[in-house]
Amino acid sequence: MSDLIQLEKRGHIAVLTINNPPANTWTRDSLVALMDTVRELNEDRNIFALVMTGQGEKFFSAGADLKTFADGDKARANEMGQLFGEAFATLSRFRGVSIAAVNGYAMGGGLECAMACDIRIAEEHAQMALPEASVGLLPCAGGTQNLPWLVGEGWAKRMILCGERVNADTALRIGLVEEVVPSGKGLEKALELAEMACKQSPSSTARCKTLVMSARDGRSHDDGWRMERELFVELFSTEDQKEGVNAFLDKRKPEWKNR
Ligand SMILES: C/C=C/C(=O)SCCNC(=O)CCNC(=O)[C@H](O)C(C)(C)COP(=O)(O)OP(=O)(O)OC[C@H]1O[C@@H](n2cnc3c(N)ncnc32)[C@H](O)[C@@H]1OP(=O)(O)O
Repeated sequence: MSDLIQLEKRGHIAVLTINNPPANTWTRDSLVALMDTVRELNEDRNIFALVMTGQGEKFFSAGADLKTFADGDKARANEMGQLFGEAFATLSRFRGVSIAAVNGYAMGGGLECAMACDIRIAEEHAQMALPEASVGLLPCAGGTQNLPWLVGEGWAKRMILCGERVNADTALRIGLVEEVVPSGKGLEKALELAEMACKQSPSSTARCKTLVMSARDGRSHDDGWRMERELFVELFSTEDQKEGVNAFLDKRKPEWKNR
């Protein structure tokens, strides 16, 4: 598999590192590598969580490699737009829990990647922006959809229409990240949270994630509650449901099977 996305498995956690120096930009090959890696992880019953980070200390990811768009080729724009959408949709639908350790600049497609994860931890030197309009482009990897959902329309418009770049503290204040940690500690914190997630039943968290994400789809209140009940009952055909309840009653730690 390509080295553009490095994969390291630590117990039930997969650490994915965007590895395209100097700025960890996204190219056709790195997007395909991300997609392939997440699909492979979806098949691995031993993986319950993933952490995304960037190689080095300066860049989580500076977004799309702008060299790709220099010649104004519309067919390539179409191909890249589709790939960006497909890759980050695949990431956002990862079966387990995903956490971005934003360890530096997360710009454009870099921030869109972090927003495709369930939880974001930022190192204190991190900076985040959707600066596509400043280079004559627009966000095409979920940015215009996910950012307003996370931070509200006002801040989303400040960042998308005015190109405002936010530091880690502002990102925390507006709800773009969930925690700020000292520089160099992002991966450690993300792994700590991932370990917590791995103590939950993966059969439960997968369904909970589907439910939480479905709330974005403009579903009616009644439909959302009905879906909760359906997935609750569906859990009773999993081994993890029986293991979880019986482990509690037996006063022992559950051993999740992810099925
Ligand atoms: C669907 C998705 C769309 C998109 O994502 S569009 C792209 C959106 N991203 C951007 O517009 C960010 C562009 N990059 C920057 O603005 C700056 O970088 C930073 C503010 C993030 C950092 O600035 P500084 O500290 O001065 O670093 P540096 O010298 O600019 O970057 C180091 C090397 O990395 C290259 N680089 C950075 N970002 C990109 C990029 N997005 N595409 C291609 N190359 C990039 C630079 O050119 C340079 O290279 P060299 O050392 O050869 O001069």
